[in-house]
Formats: sequence, structure tokens, C-alpha cells
Amino acid sequence: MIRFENVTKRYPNGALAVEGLSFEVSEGELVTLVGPSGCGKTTTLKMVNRLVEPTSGSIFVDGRDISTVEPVDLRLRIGYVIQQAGLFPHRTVLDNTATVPHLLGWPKAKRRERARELLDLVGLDPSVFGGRYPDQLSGGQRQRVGVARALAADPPVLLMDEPFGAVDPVVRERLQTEFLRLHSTLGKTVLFVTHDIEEAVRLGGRMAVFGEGRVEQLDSPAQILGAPATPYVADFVGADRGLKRLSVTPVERGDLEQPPVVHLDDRVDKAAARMRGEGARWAVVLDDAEELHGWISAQTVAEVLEGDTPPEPPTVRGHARRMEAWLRLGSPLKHAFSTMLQHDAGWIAVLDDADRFTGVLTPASLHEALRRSIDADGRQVPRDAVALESVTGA
Ligand SMILES: Nc1ncnc2c1ncn2[C@@H]1O[C@H](COP(=O)(O)OP(=O)(O)OP(=O)(O)O)[C@@H](O)[C@H]1O
Repeated sequence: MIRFENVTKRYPNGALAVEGLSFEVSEGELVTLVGPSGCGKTTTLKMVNRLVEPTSGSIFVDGRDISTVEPVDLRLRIGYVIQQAGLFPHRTVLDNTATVPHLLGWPKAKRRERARELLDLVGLDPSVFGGRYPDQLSGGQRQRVGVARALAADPPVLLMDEPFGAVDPVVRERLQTEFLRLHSTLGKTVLFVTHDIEEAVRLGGRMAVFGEGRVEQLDSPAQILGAPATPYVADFVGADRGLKRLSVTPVERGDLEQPPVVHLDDRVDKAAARMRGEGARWAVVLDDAEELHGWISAQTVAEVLEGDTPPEPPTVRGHARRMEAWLRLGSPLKHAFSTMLQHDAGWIAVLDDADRFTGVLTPASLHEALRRSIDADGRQVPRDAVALESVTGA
């Protein structure tokens, strides 16, 4: 969909912004251009809509060499979102959103209808926000209008230059999530510039890591974090890349531990025997529908059995504790970790898509899953094919 062929840009002042750039972005793909300040990301983006002309090399959009397309025509087919949204201050939100349909000569009623539809799509009620001016919006709302405006004429390609760079981290994360949802429904081809590796990892797709005017590595976030191609990339993604990988590494069945499982109607002596047999200090408790209820500790069971019990030991039902912390298979490890912290839990139950209990994740198994996934990516093998060596005695 977008192809760079040996593209070099040297500005008239002699600054070499990019050199010999060659890469391709497929239709519907999201590629982030990530790297430190001044490494040529914005120049690369602006060459796609001819705001900047390459010194040499060619760029193709949809199979056409863009040097043969009138810049104005080209830009009508390419949405462009920049930091601070770049809205026209004296136009209402509705008119700002309808900018490109206006340029395309759409009749007023049609472009207003389209603008309302787009505002709805980015989560702004047109009847509330349509008549406002940009300075009557929050930073996050302005960015949403920026995205709506870029999408108004339904362009196949979106260029986004640090679109969420000017908002606070909480709003930023919300905008990223909304943008991902939008991308999965609209299927646009997106080039997204950011200097923030966390943002690039979170957005997924492929990451092009820029260093001094070149793409050093173009790959999935998991690959880049797990197996950086060059020392430069390793340095850029940071010493804490293991930690960053938590957000792109899903929980798999093979990561889970299998504690003893008992049911609400099991008698406590049976639960005690089960835990003793497996050398466990607690057991997961499931209800009649095989769904997670909670857990029971060996100590509780021992106390019940030692206590003043009727001839028949009671069932687990009255002694189990509820467990609210759970997550689904496939959730990122980071989610598992934060749920554990939030519930102050030493383990967390993992359910499948049908809500069936499949096992538990503990801090130790989470750490192992992370180490195995890094190893697996480095060796290009599935995670369950990796056996870890452990520190003796650990
Ligand atoms: N119009 C210009 N004239 C001269 N030099 C320029 C111009 N625009 C950019 N440069 C230089 O080209 C290089 C790449 O700049 P570019 O803006 O593409 O980098 P960037 O990776 O997007 O940086 P940032 O994250 O800071 O926006 C820098 O050295 C910059 O100083």
C-alpha cells in the first residue's frame, strides 16, 4: 500500500534527515515509526503526502509513484493528524471536521451529516460539541476532532504525527485504546510517528525503529523487545525491555500452575487429603457449574477438622473464601501482574473463553512465562518449546 524505495532526504541546509530508506506497509496495516528526536520520523511521514519532497528514491501509494500525483489530489486521499490537532480556531468543531468534504465540494447537508457521523465515531456527541470552537474543548477532545477530521473523506491512508503527544498520560491511554478500536473497524493503512516506545508497543502492529535516518529494525513489538536486531535497537528499547514485554506477551495454557481443585460440596476431610497429597497449602474451589468460586487454605481445613465437629465433617461451602481476581487466557502478562497487585493476591485464576477454570498464575510462573517468551522469540520457536534452566536451589 505504501512503499519506500531507497528514499533519501537532504534538506537545503545540508541536514541528512533520512538515507536509503526502503520498506513497505501493507493495506490495512498499522506501522509505528519510533525513535529518538531528530532521527527522521516526521520527514519520512511528510514525504508520503508530499509536504516534503525526497532528494532521491521513490514512494508508492497504492501502486502509484506519488511524484506523478498532484499534491492536492494526493492529500485528499491521505488523512493527516498532527500533535495539538492543528484545528482552525475560528471554525466550529463541525466545520473543522467537514474541512476535506468541503474542499471536495460536497453539498453542505451531506458534509454536515458526514461530520456528525465522524464525531460520533470518535466519541464526541455532535449535538453537544458540534457548535463549539476548538478552545472550548479539552486537549483529548481536540485530538479526537483531529482524528475525525482526518477520516472525514474516508481516505485509505492515515498519517499520524505524535497525535497524542500533547495530552496527559491517562487521556493518552484512552485515546490509544479508542484509536485501536477505530483501526480494527475501519482497516485504514496507518503510519504513526511516536518517540514513545510504550505507545508503539501498546499500539501493536509493526514498529519501525529509526536511528539516524535509517530503519534499524521493522518487526512486531514482541520481536523487537525479545530479539533486538542491533545494539542500537537494544539500547533504544531500554534495559527494562523485559518489563515492557509484559504488555505484549499473552498468558498461555502452558504458563499455568495446577493447584489442587475441590468443589463446594466436597467434604473438608477430602479437601485436606487432596491438599496433603499434592503438598499444597491451598486449593481452588469451584462451584457446581465448574466455575471459579474461590479458595480454601489447608490451615482452615485443619482447624475445622480439629474443632468441635459433628460426626460427619462439613463441606467446603461454609469455609471457602471468595476469589475476585481472575483473567482470561490470552490476556497480557502485564494485566495479570497488575491484577495480582490490585488484589494483593499471591495467585490469580485464569479462565478460558467459556469461563472454565484452566489454572493459576503466580508471581513465579508469571516470571517464567516472561523469560520463556523472551527466549522463544530470540530462538524463533514457540514458547512451550522452551525449557528454562533454573538457578540451583532457587
Ligand atoms: N525543514 C527542515 N530544514 C532543515 N532541516 C530539517 C528540516 N526538518 C527537519 N530537519 C532536520 O532533519 C532531521 C530529521 O528531522 P525530523 O523532524 O524528520 O525528525 P524526527 O525524528 O521527526 O524528530 P522529532 O521526534 O524531534 O520530531 C533533523 O536533524 C532535523 O533537524
